[in-house]
Amino acid sequence: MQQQARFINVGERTNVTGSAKFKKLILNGDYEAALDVARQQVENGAQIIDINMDEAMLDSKAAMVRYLQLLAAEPDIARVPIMVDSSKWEVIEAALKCIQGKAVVNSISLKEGEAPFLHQARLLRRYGAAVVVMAFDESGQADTKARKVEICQRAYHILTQQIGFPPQDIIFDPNIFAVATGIEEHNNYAVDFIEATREIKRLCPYAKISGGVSNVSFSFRGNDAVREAIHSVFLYHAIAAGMDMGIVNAGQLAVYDDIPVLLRERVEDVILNRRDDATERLLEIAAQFKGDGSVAEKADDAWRSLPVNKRLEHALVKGITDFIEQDTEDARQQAEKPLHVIEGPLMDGMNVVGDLFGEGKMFLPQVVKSARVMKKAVAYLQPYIEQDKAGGQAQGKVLLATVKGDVHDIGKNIVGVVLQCNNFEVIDLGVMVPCAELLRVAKEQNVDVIGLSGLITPSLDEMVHVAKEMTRLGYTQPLLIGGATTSKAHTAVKIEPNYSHGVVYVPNASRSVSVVQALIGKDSKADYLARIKNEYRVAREQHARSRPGQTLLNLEQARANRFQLDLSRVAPAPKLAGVHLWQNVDLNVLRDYIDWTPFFLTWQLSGKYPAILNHAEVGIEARKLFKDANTMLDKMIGEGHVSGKAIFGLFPANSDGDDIVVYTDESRSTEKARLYNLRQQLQLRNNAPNCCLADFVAPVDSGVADYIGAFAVSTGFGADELAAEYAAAHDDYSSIMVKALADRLAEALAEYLHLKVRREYWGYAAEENLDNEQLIRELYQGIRPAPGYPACPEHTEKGTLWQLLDVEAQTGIQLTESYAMWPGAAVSGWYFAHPDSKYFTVSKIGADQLNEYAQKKGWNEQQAQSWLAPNLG
Ligand SMILES: C[S@@+](CC[C@H](N)C(=O)[O-])C[C@H]1O[C@@H](n2cnc3c(N)ncnc32)[C@H](O)[C@@H]1O
Repeated sequence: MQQQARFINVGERTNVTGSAKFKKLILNGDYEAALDVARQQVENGAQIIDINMDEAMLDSKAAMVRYLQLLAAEPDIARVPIMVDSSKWEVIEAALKCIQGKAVVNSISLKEGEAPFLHQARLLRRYGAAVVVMAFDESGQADTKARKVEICQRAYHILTQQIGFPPQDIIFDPNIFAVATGIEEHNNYAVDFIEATREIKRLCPYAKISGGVSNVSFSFRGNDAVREAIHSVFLYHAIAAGMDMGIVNAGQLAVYDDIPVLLRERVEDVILNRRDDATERLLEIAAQFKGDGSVAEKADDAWRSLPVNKRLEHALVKGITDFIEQDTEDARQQAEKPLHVIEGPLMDGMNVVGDLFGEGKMFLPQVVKSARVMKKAVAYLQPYIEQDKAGGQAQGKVLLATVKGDVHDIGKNIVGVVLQCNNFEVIDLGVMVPCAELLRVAKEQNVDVIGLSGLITPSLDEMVHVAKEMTRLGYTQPLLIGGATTSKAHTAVKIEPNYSHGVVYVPNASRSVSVVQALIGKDSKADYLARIKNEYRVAREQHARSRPGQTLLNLEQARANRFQLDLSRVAPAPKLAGVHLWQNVDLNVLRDYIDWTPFFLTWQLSGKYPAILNHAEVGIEARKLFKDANTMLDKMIGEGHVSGKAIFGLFPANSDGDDIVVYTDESRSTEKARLYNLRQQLQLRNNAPNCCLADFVAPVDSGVADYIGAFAVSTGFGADELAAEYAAAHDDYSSIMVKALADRLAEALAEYLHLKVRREYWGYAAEENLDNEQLIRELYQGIRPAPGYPACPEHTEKGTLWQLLDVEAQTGIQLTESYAMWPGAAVSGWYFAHPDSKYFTVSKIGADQLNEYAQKKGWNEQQAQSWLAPNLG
């Protein structure tokens, strides 16, 4: 199940031994361009980046440290874990000292015996790092299945039993070697790896398996089409055997099912060592596939002459609604009862969809389109079924809701669709659902599972509240947790201890199916919950172990180490100060400012736009999705379904300690508003400044006139209604599409407005001329931090922004009790113009700052604990 979805790509380009380009950049000291290599990998879908500086001409340790320090300042790259790759222990240790989040070390082994292995593992454990263990021992590198299994099992026992190394932090690399080399002994290397993987996973619970995938195709250097096919076929089988992650160029993987049949068969013969002449037979045809080995999709209506059941299956798999009512009617006439059409051909077709998705052969947008076909067919049959008075039998009932105070529902809606595709009955209560309401429905409807979703941090607290209420009122259904700010760690630490009947974090829609299946199966439920319980216990223990290098300064010390603003470079006075309102933004203008990459991510297609449109694996689907999106944008904008509003203001301001004072006018005698900010308190590497947003505004006692801006925009007006219309017409695909596009337009409006402010309204960058890619990379002067984000994580400050600009009365954009913006397609924030202003993460704060901040806000202890929960650890 979910093979591709679970597999973790480790980016391989930031490796001086593997990439000539990267090596050259590092040797030339061009670290900026070297950072771009990391960024591209992340954008292309790498979920971990492997960094290797082992090069004779380099001071590897200094290069590693410098690169990591620069990386840490790039939030878009620093969000993915780093794999420190070095054969030198001093490089690894130096790297671990600079990495803040969880690191993976690549690698240690038993090559020099047990004593150094244990010594290194102990140190790694102290850093909380995960480790790649090579299948290498005193007598050499393992090449057969038996040796691979023996070494890994031995290492596992040593690590887990002698020093209590967390098994989930052990990653085995059982060595991928080249096949088809012409040497007979190499023919079984891929099988050895695949079979060893299966066995190691069985013998070493929780451990993971990784490997350098490109090695396997080494003998086909120069023929990328064949190499890609080899990687794809190898991964297809290795992932099925349990391989969890791999060092692989994600942008260069063929889709297993798209590999021409002849090539696939011959590659499979080689990988699975199915015949003695496999290598020769692959060589025979390899030249034909040099260049582009892909197959084009042809429009084909031959399926219309298939029997009706097959037509329904085809329509479901391909997501075609054109003939669905006609075909459903044909099927109904042939069936004994209308319900049998659902239980028979339609469910059979959906099972095919479910299997293909599970095997990574279909992508999310296709599945949502299949669901649309299914829903239309079911809707057509409904009146006949009602006449018949017979209800269908779903696998189980799932209640979904976005919690009180939160309005975000794209992810939840996708989960709902995917579950329905798998024959679960879904009761979706929508957004802003109070706890009492959702528990009432859960009881009345006797649901099997309850799923909570939320995007903003206050929702996390609401989820804790729901868990406590379920305990107090004696509920027994398992509770699922999902949404952008939720995490396994938060679920394990904060929610699970409050409810004993199962709390499971669900990272994405694809995963929801297997989780719900496990929870509904009478035989699987207890085992599954016991396993999750254990996993979360381990996660809690890990969380509790304090991380080295995470010293908390007291507030006074942190303030003494504030960011020092260069007062000679404070931006000039705004050209057009005061408040401005755009009542009806031209949405066509915004189309050029859309950042499409997050749109594809919403649909679980990862890769950077525009490269994703030609991506070997997801390109075809990405192109279709992009076309559908543009058609929908034409409709949303052209037919006036959606409108955009923006309000913004530029005001005289100065900082006063950690506060920012906004003045009514240039005399700076009357306070119009006071913005409260949090300051970083963790001791940072190299004593880097402990930042607070106030540091980027000239202090009141400096005598320097400075300014701040505020803005709120939304393109959600009309969008929710249009999405609801589509949902009512059983078209979730279009409904989700509208919401995702409204979000994109809102971000584009924020980008466009910021540009106009820099160039015209404030005018400090009148000459700026950046293209959209440069805007997305934020290469301009100044920032627009948004309350709820890491530099200003406390959401209630949006209240001040709303008052300052009179946002609700002027635009209709409202704040919920959790300070989520309504409509959901909205963005708000502050403008800072100083060239040194930058995004940072406040992270953990101390009790001193908590108390002082609470006092300023007039909060009692419980309110302070609740609003600042994400920063209290
Ligand atoms: C979430 S992305 C949105 C832009 C992206 N191009 C898109 O279309 O989705 C970047 C925005 O998030 C906010 N942001 C990112 N990091 C932040 C931080 N550390 N503190 C405050 N706000 C931050 C800023 O408002 C920034 O402009």
